Amino acid sequence: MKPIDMMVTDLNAEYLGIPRLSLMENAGKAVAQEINKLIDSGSVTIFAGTGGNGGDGFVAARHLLNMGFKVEVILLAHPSRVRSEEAKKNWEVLEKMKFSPAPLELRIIRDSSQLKPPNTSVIVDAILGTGIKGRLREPIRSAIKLINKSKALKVAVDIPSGVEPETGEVADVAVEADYTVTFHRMKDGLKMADPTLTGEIIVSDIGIPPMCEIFTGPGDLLRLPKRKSSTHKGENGRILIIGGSAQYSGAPALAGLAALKSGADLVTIACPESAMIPIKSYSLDLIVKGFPGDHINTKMLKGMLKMVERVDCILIGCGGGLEPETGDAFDLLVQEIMKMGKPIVIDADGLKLIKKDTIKDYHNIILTPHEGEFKKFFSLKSPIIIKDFKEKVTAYHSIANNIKGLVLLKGPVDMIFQGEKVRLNTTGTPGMTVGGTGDCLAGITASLWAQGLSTMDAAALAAFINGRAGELAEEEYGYGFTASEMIDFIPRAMSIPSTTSGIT
Ligand SMILES: NC(=O)C1=CN([C@@H]2O[C@H](COP(=O)(O)OP(=O)(O)OC[C@H]3O[C@@H](n4cnc5c(N)ncnc54)[C@H](O)[C@@H]3O)[C@@H](O)[C@H]2O)[C@@H](O)CC1
Ligand SMILES: [K+]
Repeated sequence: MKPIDMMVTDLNAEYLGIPRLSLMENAGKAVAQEINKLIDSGSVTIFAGTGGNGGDGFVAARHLLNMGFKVEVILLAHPSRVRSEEAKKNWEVLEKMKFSPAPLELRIIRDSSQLKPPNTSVIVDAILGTGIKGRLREPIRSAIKLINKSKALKVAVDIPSGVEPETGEVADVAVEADYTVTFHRMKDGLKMADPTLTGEIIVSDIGIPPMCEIFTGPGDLLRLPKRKSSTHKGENGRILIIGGSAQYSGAPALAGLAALKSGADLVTIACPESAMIPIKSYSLDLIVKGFPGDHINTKMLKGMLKMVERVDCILIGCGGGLEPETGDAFDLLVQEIMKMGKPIVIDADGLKLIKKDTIKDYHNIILTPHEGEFKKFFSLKSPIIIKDFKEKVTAYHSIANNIKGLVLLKGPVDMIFQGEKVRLNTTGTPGMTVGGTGDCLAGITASLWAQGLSTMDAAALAAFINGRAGELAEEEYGYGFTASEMIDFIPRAMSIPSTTSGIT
């Protein structure tokens, strides 16, 4: 796991209803229990930082006291600097416990001159964990050097302080631990770090159910690209939508608008002339290029492929209609685009006209079928009627694995399959059966993918955002909301909730 994955999971655990304080309690207790396995009595000195890592140390202190250890907690900052709410709570408990007969010492170190070589059996490094940023500041830097000089047994909380959580590198100095107790899942940085720093790595469960990594939640919004202030037009995703026909001009427009609302910089629509005026009239923000004809056909190929070169992601299908000529055109387009290695999203009529064999070996593709399109695309004979949800996920997962690309199967619970990976999304409302919500999802998917998210993150987050936008639209308009009204709620559906607020 990368730190971002841990933050996403952590926030989704909170969304599920598991308070961060419980995670911290389980983490601190796990550290105490590991220490108790190593020695059964003696003194423990806990060096604590001001974030969640320090908070784990405060919790460990409490459990170690209960296990009969003599405990000294050295906070390497003034208590007012303790950032994390949960850590602050646990520090305050220790402050109240000062008056108890328990052998507990609390010391506050403001600068390194106050540091003394610890005389103790075990040192706990609860200074920095996944929240480390930039060069080590004092007194943390000196504390780390002091810890490394000691002969005591050293146990690092989550990650040895000074080790970069993602890469395992050490910019300056780092704690040389005998053991590292990390939480929930192994961290990439730990695996790559120098073993003389991590010592033996112990992965402790802290009560986060695996479903927090499977079901999408607001935590996934943390993966949205951060806008660089120096960014300029076109850098944040350029999308080409190939679709539309004489009778369907709304679908590509909805997909295009949803793509813009979810952050894409430039959206161009390539459509038959018959759809060009209506689409242009929907919105000034969509660039529309019309090709002669009522529906997409192979004569348009050359011109459309020129447009493909200039974009980051191509969405094919919206409102294309089902003319055989359109099927030929889509199939040839996809073959050419695959040669260019560009990401392709196939939705709606594209799923009805493009054959599975054409795209089955291409990784860089996302299909966004509903159940009917899924069954047709994978030419399933008998309708699959499975009552048990888990069995249904397993069955559909194995069918989706007939192609190398990602399948986002829309439904009351969206199922997202990519290789052995499965994500599930429960946002959305029955009101979203209104026409056009699928076009919005396809537009958001192409937009997030074009903005640099991974294939899986783009699809999972698009499903989450589209469903949230539907929920918000329903709150505002009731069941009768339309897809174009839903689009206006996309930005709000993308706002990242603050972690402590707890997400409704
Ligand atoms: N994510 C989770 O699911 C859980 C995380 N927990 C703990 O929370 C930790 C992450 O907590 P935080 O995000 O608060 O971050 P950390 O506790 O790792 O460190 C952040 C604190 O250290 C300070 N700091 C950062 N870089 C510094 C530097 N270079 N020099 C000096 N001070 C520096 C910051 O001011 C901040 O107060 C994890 O490592 C883990 O120990 C646990 O409570 C269990 C649950
Ligand atoms: K640490």
